[in-house]
Amino acid sequence: MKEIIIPKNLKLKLFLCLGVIFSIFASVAYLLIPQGLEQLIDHKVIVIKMIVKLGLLFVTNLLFNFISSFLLLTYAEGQIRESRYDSALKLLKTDVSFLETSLSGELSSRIINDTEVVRQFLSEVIPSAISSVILIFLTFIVLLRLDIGLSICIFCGLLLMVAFLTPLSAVSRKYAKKKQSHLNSLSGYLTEIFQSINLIKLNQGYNKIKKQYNQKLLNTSESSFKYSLVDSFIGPIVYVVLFIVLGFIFAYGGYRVSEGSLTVGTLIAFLIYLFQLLTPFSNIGQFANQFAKTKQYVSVISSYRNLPDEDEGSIDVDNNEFLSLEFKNIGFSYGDHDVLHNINFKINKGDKLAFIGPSGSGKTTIINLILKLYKPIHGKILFNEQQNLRTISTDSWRKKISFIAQDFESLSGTIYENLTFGLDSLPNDETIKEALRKVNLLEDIEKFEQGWHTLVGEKGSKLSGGQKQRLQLARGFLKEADIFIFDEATSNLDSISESIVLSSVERYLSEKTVIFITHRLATIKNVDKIFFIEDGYIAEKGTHEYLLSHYQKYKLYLSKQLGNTRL
Ligand SMILES: Nc1ncnc2c1ncn2[C@@H]1O[C@H](COP(=O)(O)OP(=O)(O)OP(=O)(O)O)[C@@H](O)[C@H]1O
Repeated sequence: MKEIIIPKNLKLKLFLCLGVIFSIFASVAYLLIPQGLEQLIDHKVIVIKMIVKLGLLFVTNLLFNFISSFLLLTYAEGQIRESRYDSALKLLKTDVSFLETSLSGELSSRIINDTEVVRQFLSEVIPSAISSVILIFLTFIVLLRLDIGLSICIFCGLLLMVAFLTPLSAVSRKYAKKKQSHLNSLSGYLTEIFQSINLIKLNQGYNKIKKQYNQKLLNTSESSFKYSLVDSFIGPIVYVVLFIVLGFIFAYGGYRVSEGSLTVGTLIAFLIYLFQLLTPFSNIGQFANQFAKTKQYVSVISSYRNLPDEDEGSIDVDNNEFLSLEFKNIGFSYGDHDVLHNINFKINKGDKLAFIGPSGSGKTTIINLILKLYKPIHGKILFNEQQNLRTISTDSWRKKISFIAQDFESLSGTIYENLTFGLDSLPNDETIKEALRKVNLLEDIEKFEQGWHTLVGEKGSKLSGGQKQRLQLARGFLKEADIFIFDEATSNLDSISESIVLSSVERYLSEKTVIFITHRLATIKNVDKIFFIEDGYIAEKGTHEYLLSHYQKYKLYLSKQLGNTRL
């Protein structure tokens, strides 16, 4: 909580301090007004002089309040901006294993919506709580000086109010927590639905989604309703207690005035002070409520901000040519699910190889380890025979790799933006054309009215499957990667598209290292070495011909995959 209240930034610290100071000044000016009124009513001062003085107090109070609000709003906005910035960037930098357990919509909702609650807490609740404490403290001093008996009346009344409101606030906090958690879950759910719209349409999922969505809406409105219901009791309770206190003051104060031990001016001043105390007390009640609520949000946002970076390595390999990568006794598990066991192989510069094997055998996991998306649990991966991949800067390592996936991960920008995404310097038009030509994509793109400035749509929806793979490959050419990894990238292509990709690989990537995960015969036949993965082990390795003649399971696997196609 401290890190969100106290800014790291010196300028914001200054805004916070000045904001609080001006809020105190405003409170003092506000406090002096009833006293002036008392003197005016009881004719203790010259009327005109006092009216001017009261006018000045009003203006000062307004002005200081305005300055204080301006400063505190600037501070709160700054804090929230930093918090949103840090948490989103931390999520981008942290291990993918953390992100896998959260819905992306829920994460964005926490960063955007939860921080709104924190912003309100910083810009409104904290300042008003501070000035309220000061106001209550100073008011009681003034009241005690005016009349002890009436002060005790007010004090008892306020204690009564606190006694009623405290348990109510606890219940209200509980529902506020539930409400926000349901809202976040709803937001995450909706994002997921909109991202999977085709899946839902094509699998007749509408009715199921309708039911689930309705249930989530019901949960959200139930907690929201309970929260508002509890909150709606607070106002009437305040008024009932207020009327009780007022009754006492009128009765007791009236008696004292008739007795002559109290002036009318003092009684009126007391009443005004009583009304003035209402807002500060309600502010403090709100503070207790909001503090618990905000603390919960802050703890989530802070947990994002304090996530460890995925990058453990610091050695920069930007200028080191890729020569080899070696898996030595690698073992890996997701949680307690063992996936890879004792994996050993070496990839040299220029190798063309493929990992094949049954679904779930661990092929993608091997690639994930190469990409440093996960770290091995046993063994080590050596870069150029010497450096442990763990010690190498992840950014500089990934610059050497072009990953071409079956599911095209694109930004919703233009073809150009997708082609050049992540490049250190922007290539000129001729270089882009050359890259597109190498993958037979230039003609296709020139057919679009806006050429490569055409928007690709969400997840590249304006491009065909083959065009998406070729676009990714062209991005790899522009990146001048050393290693090209195709994860089932050719699997869904028709044989013409597949042969375009394969001939690009053959023509332009002869010097590069190319790794495929595939079950396509044409691709397999193109590589120098195949690793057959089964149950997390390398069951056998060799060329296609070798495996066909020496490893029965390989032949069987391909026959199942390819049906009647001749091997
Ligand atoms: N992020 C993850 N968390 C937990 N388990 C996972 C995760 N990713 C994969 N697995 C599990 O690890 C095992 C190996 O998965 P992997 O994706 O490496 O297999 P694969 O051989 O690439 O399969 P496919 O050919 O179907 O893509 C599977 O049992 C899978 O359920």
